[in-house]
Amino acid sequence: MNSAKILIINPGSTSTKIGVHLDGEMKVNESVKHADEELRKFPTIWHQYDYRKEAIIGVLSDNGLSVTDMNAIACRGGNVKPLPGGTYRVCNRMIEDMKSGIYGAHPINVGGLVAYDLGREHDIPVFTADPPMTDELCTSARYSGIPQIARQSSFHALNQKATARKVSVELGKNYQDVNLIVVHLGGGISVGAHRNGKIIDVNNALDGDGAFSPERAGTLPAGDLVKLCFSGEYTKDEVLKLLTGRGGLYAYLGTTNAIEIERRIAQGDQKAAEVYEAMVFQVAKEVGAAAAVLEGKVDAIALTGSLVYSKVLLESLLKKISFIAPVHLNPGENEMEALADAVLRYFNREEDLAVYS
Ligand SMILES: Nc1ncnc2c1ncn2[C@@H]1O[C@H](COP(=O)(O)OP(=O)(O)O)[C@@H](O)[C@H]1O
Ligand SMILES: CCCC(=O)OP(=O)(O)O
Repeated sequence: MNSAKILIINPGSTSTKIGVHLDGEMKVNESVKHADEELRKFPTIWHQYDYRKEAIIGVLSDNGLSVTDMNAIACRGGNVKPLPGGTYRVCNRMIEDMKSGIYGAHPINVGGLVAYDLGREHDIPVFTADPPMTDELCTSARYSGIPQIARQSSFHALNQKATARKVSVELGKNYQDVNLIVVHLGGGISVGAHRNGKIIDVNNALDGDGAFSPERAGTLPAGDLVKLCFSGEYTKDEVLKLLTGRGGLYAYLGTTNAIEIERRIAQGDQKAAEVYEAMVFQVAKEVGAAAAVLEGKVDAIALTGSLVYSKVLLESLLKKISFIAPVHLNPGENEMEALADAVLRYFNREEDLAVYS
């Protein structure tokens, strides 16, 4: 269906990406960056509803467009029940699960609600594809170490899948026939082990484990975390914010902005250099772990996300991981195109919708 007019909404932790896919082409693709000072004002992600909505409507109107010009909306997210990958129509049940916070609290839930409300207001169907809870983990990856806690995937599934498919094409192979390590380097960081078209292991990039990231703590020493929780110095919400939103680079350097951190490093800031290098060190360890999960049979490593634009990060990371497999660089993300493609596959009757149950 070449006449599809799709509004694409992709809220990240540090940005809102807005796209408009018209007549088979991405006519608008803008990333509105949100300063740390702006986001800090909101006590919870739900308080960002108007702020994120204004960013979306603002980009549309700057481009002489309005929601009423669209015949579909596609959004990334949100934190819903663990489910198989695929394209879903956003339904009330999904929205209720996003609101519950049981599956995580990330601005994609707010974006999902904005999309859902706009869809209802203007009678436009709303879709999502490969949400963060896309679950293809192998059995061993589900074990945490205690039966009370099962590991679960909560990560950049949409970009991990889209990047993996793109790199498979670059390798001249089918995604189902290759083993890949995909590293998403954004506000959050996920490292996925892709075996024959399935992500059999990945860190919980939202509030679970893995490398620390611009705004997340990643894996913490468990005993020390427990002591901190019971120290009486922090409320539960404060601890959760240390894990997601105010952890990682932000906690050490007071900013999630890698461009600013690179500037400080260039000016001789030793602390900034040390922290930035520590993040790279942790990412490299995750890549090594994924290589072991794939038993050393790795066709390629793909680096994606906006941090791949960072020369300082790239130089150090490549030194540490290039021995494992050829590294393919995919700076930015493929999420906007992937969301548009998912809707078009459905409109063109090439793929059925998956059902959220
Ligand atoms: N050109 C760039 N060079 C270096 N770092 C960048 C660049 N653009 C964005 N970043 C950094 O990438 C991170 C955000 O990545 P992004 O993929 O936009 O994440 P999100 O979608 O989670 O907001 C931030 O630390 C940001 O400062
Ligand atoms: C829940 C995973 C989605 C995510 O972490 O996205 P950002 O890194 O873009 O904030």
